[in-house]
Formats: sequence, C-alpha cells, structure tokens
Amino acid sequence: MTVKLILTDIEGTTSSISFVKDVLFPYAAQHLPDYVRSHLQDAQVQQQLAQTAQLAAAEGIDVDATDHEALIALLLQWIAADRKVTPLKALQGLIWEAGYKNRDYAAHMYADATEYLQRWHASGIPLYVYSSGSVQAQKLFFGYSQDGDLLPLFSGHFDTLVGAKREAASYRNILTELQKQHDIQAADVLFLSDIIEELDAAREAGLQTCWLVRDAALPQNPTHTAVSSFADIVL
Ligand SMILES: CSCCC(=O)C(=O)COP(=O)(O)O
Ligand SMILES: [Mg+2]
Repeated sequence: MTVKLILTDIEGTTSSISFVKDVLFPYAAQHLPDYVRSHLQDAQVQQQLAQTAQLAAAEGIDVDATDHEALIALLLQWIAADRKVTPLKALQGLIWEAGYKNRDYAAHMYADATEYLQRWHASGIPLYVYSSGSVQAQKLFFGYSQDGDLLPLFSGHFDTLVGAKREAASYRNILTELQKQHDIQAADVLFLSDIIEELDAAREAGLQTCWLVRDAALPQNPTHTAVSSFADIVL
C-alpha cells in the first residue's frame, strides 16, 4: 500500500520519553503554581482552570472551581500521574514556552526521525503531528528542537481536542480534517506511534500503522509493523 501522508506521534516516536518525563514535566510542575497565580486574569488560564474543575467533577473529585490552590494541587497530581487531559496539556504548553525561549532546554529528536522527516518533506509527503501535547506545545517542541527549527516540515497538528489517542473516533475526526486539504482515503495515511493501543485505534479507523520500538528489542510477532528507526519505515 502506498503512503500519501504521514501522521506522527511525538513522545517515544520522534523523541525520547525521557525528555518529556525528566525535563518537560518537572519544569511544568516547578513553574505551574507561580504561573497560574500570576496569570489568574488571563482568559486562557481561566478557561483551563474552569475545564480542570469540570473534569474533576466528572471524575467525582470534590474541588471548588474558585479555589485556585486546590486546582493547582490537582494539576500537580495530574502531572505526576502523566494524565493526558486537555486543560493540563494546554497549561503545560503555556508554561513550557518560557523554558524554550530562555533556552533552558531544547526538544530531543532521534537523529533518524529528523533525517527522515526532512527526507519525506523534501519528497513532497505531507507530514502531520498527533500528540497528547497541545498544538501550541507541539509547535514549541519542533520549533525549538535540538536539531533546530523543524516546524516548517509539518503541514498541520492535532491534539486531544479531536479526541483521545486510544479511540478510533479521533483518527476518523483527523481524517475528516485531512480530507479538506488532501485527496486521500484512510488507507493512504500512515500513523507512527510507540503505543500499541494508539496503533490499534488508528487501524480500526482504517489507517496504516507503524510501531516505533525505541528502547527494547523488536518483538517476534508484532501485531503492527515494528521498527526501531525511521530509517526502517518502508513507504
Ligand atoms: C509535544 S508536548 C510534550 C509531550 C506531551 O506533553 C505528551 O503528553 C506527549 O504525548 P504523545 O501523545 O506525544 O505521546
Ligand atoms: Mg507516544
């Protein structure tokens, strides 16, 4: 099957899990309390705090929507638990901006990911990102990568506003958006990820899939095509 468009995950696929877990998440945890307290008048922050309170209520967590300190404590718990929830991801994106711009860190890229993203882009294959990180966080990530500004390689970005990454409906939503720009069918799209449940959901929606296995031996009988490097992806 030919591939007309590539949709890629970030953490564990183009970039190491360790950079996200050991650099970005601790930075967000360290700066979130002061950031929220000093931006209480910002509409974006107010919106994310309101959504945090709504989500908490839906999960049966008793938190007063006007109690900013309680919401901050909850958000810190969610960072520690690596919750992929939209209001947390949006706030993390806002907080990480300062870190990238101060050059406190640059986003990690696997060398093969940078090389092949550049090659595929040069050969005219549209590249898109689907990550739990907010679209803003994705743009910062690739804009301030250790390999320089890679943002021009991408034609577009999707985050959890289209749905959770382990649900087939999210990939159908992405396809609907992609079809507004490209003459493609689900089977023309290759989704790259390190997480089997995400690949299962993408396959259920009709996409081609490829499993990036970065820190372990390749499995014997994988349920998705498995590779350890972008260099081994056959288009
Ligand atoms: C792109 S921002 C940092 C990554 C992040 O917050 C995250 O949750 C990564 O999730 P992914 O879907 O890329 O595995
Ligand atoms: Mg991932």
